[in-house]
Amino acid sequence: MTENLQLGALLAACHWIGQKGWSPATGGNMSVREGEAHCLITESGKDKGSLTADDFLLVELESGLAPSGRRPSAETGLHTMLYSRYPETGAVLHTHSVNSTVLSRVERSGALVLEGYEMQKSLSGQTSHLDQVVIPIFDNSQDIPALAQKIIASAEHTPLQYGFLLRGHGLTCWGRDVAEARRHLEGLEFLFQCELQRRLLEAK
Ligand SMILES: CSC[C@@H](O)[C@@H](O)C(=O)COP(=O)(O)O
Ligand SMILES: [Zn+2]
Repeated sequence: MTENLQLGALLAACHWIGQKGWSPATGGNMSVREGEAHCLITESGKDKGSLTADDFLLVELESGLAPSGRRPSAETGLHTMLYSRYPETGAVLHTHSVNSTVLSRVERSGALVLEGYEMQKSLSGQTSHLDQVVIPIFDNSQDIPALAQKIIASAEHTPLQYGFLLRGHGLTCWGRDVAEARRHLEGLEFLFQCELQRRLLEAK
C-alpha cells in the first residue's frame, strides 16, 4: 500500500482536537478515505489526542473489518456508511465536545437549525447568514448498524450536509479532505457554542 498523503494532516487534526478538549478520555474517532474500497480509521479505545500513525487501521468499507485483525473504532459503521454512500467524502471526524453533547439534548426535535450567523459561511457552499443550515440530530444508540440505517433513511428527505449530531453523544462531520473536515468541525463547534449561549441568555 502506498502512503496515504492525508494521514499526516489527519494526525495533526487529531492532536488539535485533543488540545481543544473535544475528545476527552478515549472519546471520538477519526478516519480518512483510502481509495474506493477502504478507509484508515482509529483503533478502538485509544486516546485520540496522542495518536501516532500506527493507531490507524485499514478497514474495508464493505465489511467494516480490519484485515490486520485489530479492533477498529466501535463507530466504524458510521464512517463506512459515509464513505460508501458519498464518494466525495474524503475524511470523517467524530468528536465529543461539551457543546455538541449538551445542545443535542437541549434541542428536542430531529434537527438543529442554525441561522443568522456569519460563521455559517465557514461551511462549504454557504454564502449568507440569512440561509438555514440544518444539522440532523439522531437519538443515540449502541446499535451502530441500526443507527446507520436510520441516518440513511433520514437522508432521503433531509440531505446530509457537513455533519450530524448524536443526542447526548457528539458530532460526526466530514469533508472532501482533512482540511475541509477540520474547517467544518471548527465552524460547527463555534456555531454550537453561539447557539447554546444564545439559548441560555434568551431563556425566560
Ligand atoms: C469514551 S467511550 C466513547 C465510545 O463509546 C465512542 O462513542 C467513541 O467515540 C470512541 O470509541 P472508539 O471505539 O474508541 O472509536
Ligand atoms: Zn463517540
